[in-house]
Amino acid sequence: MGQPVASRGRGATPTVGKAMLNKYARAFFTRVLTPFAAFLIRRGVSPDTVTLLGTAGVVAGALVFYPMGEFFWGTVVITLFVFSDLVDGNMARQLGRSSRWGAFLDSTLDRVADGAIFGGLALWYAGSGDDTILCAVSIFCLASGQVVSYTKARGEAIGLPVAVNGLVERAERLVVSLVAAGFAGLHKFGVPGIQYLLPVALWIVAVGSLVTLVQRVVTVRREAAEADAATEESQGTEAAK
Ligand SMILES: CCCCCCCC/C=C\CCCCCCCC(=O)OC[C@H](COP(=O)(O)O[C@@H]1[C@H](O)[C@H](OP(=O)(O)O)[C@@H](O)[C@H](O)[C@H]1O)OC(=O)CCCCCCC/C=C\CCCCCCCC
Ligand SMILES: Nc1ccn([C@@H]2O[C@H](COP(=O)(O)O)[C@@H](O)[C@H]2O)c(=O)n1
Ligand SMILES: [Mg+2]
Ligand SMILES: [Mg+2]
Repeated sequence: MGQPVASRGRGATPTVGKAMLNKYARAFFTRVLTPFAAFLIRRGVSPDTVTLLGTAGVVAGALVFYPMGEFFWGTVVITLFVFSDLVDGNMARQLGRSSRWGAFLDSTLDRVADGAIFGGLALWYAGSGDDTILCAVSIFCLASGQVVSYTKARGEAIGLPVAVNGLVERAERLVVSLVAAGFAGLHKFGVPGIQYLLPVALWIVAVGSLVTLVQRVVTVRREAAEADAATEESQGTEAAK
């Protein structure tokens, strides 16, 4: 199998602005999760099943617990399932079965999971959380995260390397939001003051996503201009022959 379409271009041009977690944490979690991935393979579980069940668990955790303000239990459930996103690819690679379909399913269901997490938070602030501004910030996190991912997918689809990941990738969005939500949930267990972590995290993710969006759009604009200029030059050379 050649390089999956979803990651095409990553090897061609060195990627600048590689986000911290993808750079440092992925290797660590790959080592930690490889035995578990191997165990699932031995039990006959497929990578697609892990992708689907993992997403279902994240969606259930986010949409059942977060709208009720149960941030601790919601985060515990989401955390249990969100690592499936690292396990599925690990299984596919161990099996030598990394596929275009798998890449598509993985990325598409990432968007579903992210939508549920920030949607669940928005529902809380729109309801009993009663905070219009934080509801709007949650919706902004949801929408900007999806657009950030889209810039890379669309850029790669039109044949550009999109050689930038930017400040805040998906892993950063998730870690910042989930760690804050988990700790903020401890307020219900009597820990004072800690509930403010979640609003702070949402603002950080919102601003970080906006910066990342600008970084990616600027990169795609430059790469597109370079690619178009190269095409025009080669057409001019052809016409001159
Ligand atoms: C006392 C309070 C207790 C609270 C309960 C527990 C709290 C635990 C809190 C948080 C845990 C958060 C874990 C989040 C793990 C995220 C793992 C993950 O899914 O990473 C996915 C990411 C990307 O994978 P893909 O290549 O499959 O996805 C691509 C990506 O989506 C692209 O999007 P873009 O970036 O462009 O926006 C798409 O373009 C592309 O299509 C798509 O394919 O994987 C990585 O990046 C790898 C790195 C993973 C790093 C995980 C770090 C976890 C770090 C710490 C967790 C532990 C924190 C402990 C807190 C303790 C609190 C007590
Ligand atoms: N069901 C799946 C899921 C993933 N893949 C492959 O893994 C890549 C993603 O790796 P992660 O470590 O980020 O999960 C993806 O691009 C596919 O190549 C798969 O084949 N089947
Ligand atoms: Mg995955
Ligand atoms: Mg994924």
